[in-house]
Amino acid sequence: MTLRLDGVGKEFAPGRPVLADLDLTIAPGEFVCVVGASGSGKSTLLSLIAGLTRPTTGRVLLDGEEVTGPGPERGLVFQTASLYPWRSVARNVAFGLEALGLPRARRDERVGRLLDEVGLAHLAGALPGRLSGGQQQRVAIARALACSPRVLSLDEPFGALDVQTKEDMQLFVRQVWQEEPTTVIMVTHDVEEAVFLAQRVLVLSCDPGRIARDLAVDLPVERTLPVKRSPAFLALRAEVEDLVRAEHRAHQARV
Ligand SMILES: Nc1ncnc2c1ncn2[C@@H]1O[C@H](COP(=O)(O)OP(=O)(O)OP(=O)(O)O)[C@@H](O)[C@H]1O
Repeated sequence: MTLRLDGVGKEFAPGRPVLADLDLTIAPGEFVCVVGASGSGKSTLLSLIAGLTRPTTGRVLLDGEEVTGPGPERGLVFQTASLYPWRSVARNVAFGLEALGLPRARRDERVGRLLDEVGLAHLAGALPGRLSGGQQQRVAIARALACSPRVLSLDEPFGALDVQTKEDMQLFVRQVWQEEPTTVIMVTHDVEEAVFLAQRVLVLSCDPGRIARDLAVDLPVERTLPVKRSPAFLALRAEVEDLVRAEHRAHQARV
């Protein structure tokens, strides 16, 4: 599914654009990370793609069809897992499939496969309160994947996790992306994470948010942790960090 933003701008208050002039095409199955200073409009961009808010100008298009609201072909995961505390892990993952009216047997089969994929089959009957933060995010990702979204948006999904769990989750999300036929668009503050995960990194400028740079990540498809120490990785990471810093300073100078 091709995602296209065509001259997209967003204002929450008249005359105060948060995002402006976004022209962007994301091909089916791409993994794109979005970085930028706080307040540059990264979460707003994901809300527009998810159809939770409408652009003030321009259009968001999926395979040429205008996005006018949320849809099962677009999954969204936030920084905190927001699981239903009274539903078991399996029933959290099943939520969207129940809403779609999928027959019980097919639902159970899909939920079982996803729980295997995220390594949580042994906790299928547990309530979310018993799970660690990383496990809860795995459930949230499995829940978002349940309806086979063609676009999966992740908003700082590992921002609240400790460093070790975060690295495990980075490897996990790359693996999920390689196994599931979905485009991934992920917002993160962590430039190292963005360069490690993505095929393409978008750097947003501030006030209003525009695409300041669109960088291809030319690293091996198999991203193991030692990649983070390779010269190519370190050079790209430094380049993106410099861009984010420059955009932040330019913004500070204007206010
Ligand atoms: N629903 C809303 N109503 C009014 N203003 C909003 C709304 N959502 C976001 N904004 C404003 O839009 C701007 C961009 O917010 P957004 O959360 O998209 O930025 P961000 O880059 O994701 O920030 P952060 O990195 O701090 O999470 C901010 O000034 C914010 O206050």
